Amino acid sequence: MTIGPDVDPLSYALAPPAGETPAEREARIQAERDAKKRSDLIDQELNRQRAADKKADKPVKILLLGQSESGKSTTLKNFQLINNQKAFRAERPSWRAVVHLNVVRSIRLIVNALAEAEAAAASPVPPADDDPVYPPITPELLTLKMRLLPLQQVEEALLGKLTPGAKLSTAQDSVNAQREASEVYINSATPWKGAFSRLMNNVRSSVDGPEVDEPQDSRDARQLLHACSEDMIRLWTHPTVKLVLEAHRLRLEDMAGFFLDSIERVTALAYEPTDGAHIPSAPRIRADVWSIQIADDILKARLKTLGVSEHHFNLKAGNVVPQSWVVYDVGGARVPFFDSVDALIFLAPLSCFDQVLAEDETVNRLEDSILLWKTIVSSPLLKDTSLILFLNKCDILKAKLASGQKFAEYVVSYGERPNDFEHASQYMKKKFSTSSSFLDKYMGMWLTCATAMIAKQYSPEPVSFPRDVVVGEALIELVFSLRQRSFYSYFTAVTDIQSTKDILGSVRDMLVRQNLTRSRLV
Ligand SMILES: Nc1nc2c(ncn2[C@@H]2O[C@H](COP(=O)(O)OP(=O)(O)OP(=O)(O)O)[C@@H](O)[C@H]2O)c(=O)[nH]1
Ligand SMILES: [Mg+2]
Repeated sequence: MTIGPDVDPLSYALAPPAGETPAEREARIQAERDAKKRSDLIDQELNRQRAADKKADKPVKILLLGQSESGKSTTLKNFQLINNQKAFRAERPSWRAVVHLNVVRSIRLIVNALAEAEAAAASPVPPADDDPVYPPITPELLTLKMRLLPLQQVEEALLGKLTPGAKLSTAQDSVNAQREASEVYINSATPWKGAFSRLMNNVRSSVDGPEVDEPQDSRDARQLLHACSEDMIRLWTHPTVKLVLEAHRLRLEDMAGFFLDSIERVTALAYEPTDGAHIPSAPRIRADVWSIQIADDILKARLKTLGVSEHHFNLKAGNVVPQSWVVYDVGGARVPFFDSVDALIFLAPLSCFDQVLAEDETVNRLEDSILLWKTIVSSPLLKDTSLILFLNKCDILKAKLASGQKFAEYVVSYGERPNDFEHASQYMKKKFSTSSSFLDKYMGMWLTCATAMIAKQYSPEPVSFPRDVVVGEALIELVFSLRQRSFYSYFTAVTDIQSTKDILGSVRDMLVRQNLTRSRLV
């Protein structure tokens, strides 16, 4: 048969065969039904796959939270070091400037302490009982102090180059306030690293040959720092300075960004900050053996973060296709509003058990960290977010306890337990873990509500409940949803590249697994 112009070819092709018997018709319709079913199943599978792919394309979002100086930016540097080593290396010159600023800041704190000692000696008013008792300041020290005054120019020149967003306040009050005020802030939104890389690349060329491009002020600053190197070492190692700092209760070696024990190395004209390149990748004997010494300059350098910065990585775990990750570094103890974050890494610095907050000297820093953790854990906004707790600065905690500092003196509930790292760290882990359990906190209320709900469900008569039981029902729902999220905790020293690499590796694997499971559930 031929198809004429007035016949639709599709209808023609689909038309039942001529002379079809009822039995053949039945069989044909059944076959068509089966084919349709198969086709629908394939469509469904394709749609599911598309949705899963769409979900898998979404970046994994990680939020870094914790008190100021808890190690958030240092954790981020580890992410960068592991996942984008080239970019990390390229930023080395910028970090050199930060190391220099850290050195100058420590020297400034010593000079300020000496000035206070001088003022106290010259004051006609007799000292009060709780005033620091300073040793006499020798003329030699006064000369040293004068010779180091030009360092202020170094600070100004480096900060000026850093970014207009950088800030340095010289307000003076208590030791804590001075400490806080002398910090260098950087607004995370400003591209400071680029500015310094350009500057410092020029500097590097000047070390090897005649320098053409480096601005005069920054060259002067760098050479001035180098020229002051010996005086800085003499000041820092002077026995009277040690006594003044003790009287002032200022332990510079415990402060962030401490480089005074390496002045000669870091002020050398050809100085390049170390960045982990020399650390062997061989497995460590024990994961919990940290060493303060191997911490690299870039990880030790301190630059306070202002605002929130966002960093993108392409991570690969096992045979899984590389996935995009976003890590948010939030400056200070702020808990910003974040939608759909996959995981939160909370940093709790255990070593700060003997410190108070700079902004409120009546609050212990460790106590404050627990409070912040509780707020985060009970936030409904983060109820689907996996919680990862880094009990950080374990290296410092270990060193402090080994030097005889008494943990129980500050954490009274610690009682008579042995004053060693093992017991103190486990005790704190338990404290944080129980605070993470919303269920524990509301156990009593939960039981009452559960009983009431069972009664309501099974009672033959309508049961009326007080208002708080309705709240309780919502609470139970929340408790159950909170319990479904994962919680992991680690003892960390994020300045130690090797152990942090291992930990971030397991965090990554866990999140990749979690993401895959979730996408299959779509
Ligand atoms: N020894 C040691 N030092 C650490 C550790 N973690 C962080 N630090 C140091 O502590 C200082 C503060 O760390 P940051 O990462 O800047 O802290 P942050 O949480 O980003 O602080 P803000 O930006 O103020 O919110 C830096 O100088 C780090 O080198 C650690 O585990 N051990
Ligand atoms: Mg930071």
